[in-house]
Amino acid sequence: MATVLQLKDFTKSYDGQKPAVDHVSLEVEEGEIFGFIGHNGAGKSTTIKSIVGILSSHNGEIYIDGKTLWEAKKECQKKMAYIPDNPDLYEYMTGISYINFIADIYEVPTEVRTERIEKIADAFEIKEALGDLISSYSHGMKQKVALISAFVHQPRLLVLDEPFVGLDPKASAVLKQEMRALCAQGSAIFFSTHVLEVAEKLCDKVAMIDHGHIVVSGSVEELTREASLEEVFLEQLELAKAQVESHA
Ligand SMILES: Nc1ncnc2c1ncn2[C@@H]1O[C@H](COP(=O)(O)OP(=O)(O)OP(=O)(O)O)[C@@H](O)[C@H]1O
Repeated sequence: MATVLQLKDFTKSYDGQKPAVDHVSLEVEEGEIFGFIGHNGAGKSTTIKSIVGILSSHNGEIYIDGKTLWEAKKECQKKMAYIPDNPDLYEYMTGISYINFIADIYEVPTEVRTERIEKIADAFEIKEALGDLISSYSHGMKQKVALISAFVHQPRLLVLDEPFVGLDPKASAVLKQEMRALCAQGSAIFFSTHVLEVAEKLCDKVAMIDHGHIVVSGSVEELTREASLEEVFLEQLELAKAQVESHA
């Protein structure tokens, strides 16, 4: 299986001194859903923003399909879709015009996009509201429109920051279904979350980041052979804390 996303010793510091993310290495392969887990301030958004090219300077390497953002930024970004935790959409557009705008950028043929939009919008129960201005939408509706605009071009790599926050249970279920369907076609998904139950049920692989360091990573199947993901992570956090204290 081909590796879609690879981080090799990825290190990012905002002040040029203390790293917010420190020597993180991980791989996401075709067909995989990868959960990036961590508390507030652990380094999830910093990693995600670097992967999608919003934060540009870092040490180590980020590869998308074997190419770094340095060597092929446009090519890499064309393969990705990124939905931030608080999507900031063009408020003066209607939902459908925004989705079509993204579909135009990614050159999705009209018949293909019409079918995809219909299907996902129907599942998200937002079809009737797509003609309204985005400025009139609730937070959850904006999130749904952002998600539809990402799924409409079937990205090779979908990157999501806390995608389940703010979605109701029905919409969360639809999102999980769409994520699985996208990966079944050979794409890969990298998403951050602090909800361990979601990660345990949805992900093929996970990594937990704490104070910028990966404290545990691997396949969910292997990690949860003897304990729940929550128990595994709590134990690793305690170990990491004890290590820090012993060095203090
Ligand atoms: N723009 C910035 N300038 C300086 N420091 C920052 C900046 N953004 C984040 N940090 C710091 O980097 C560290 C990692 O933050 P990051 O936002 O990546 O964490 P996170 O895991 O995404 O947290 P959350 O779940 O709260 O979004 C934190 O110590 C944070 O204070």
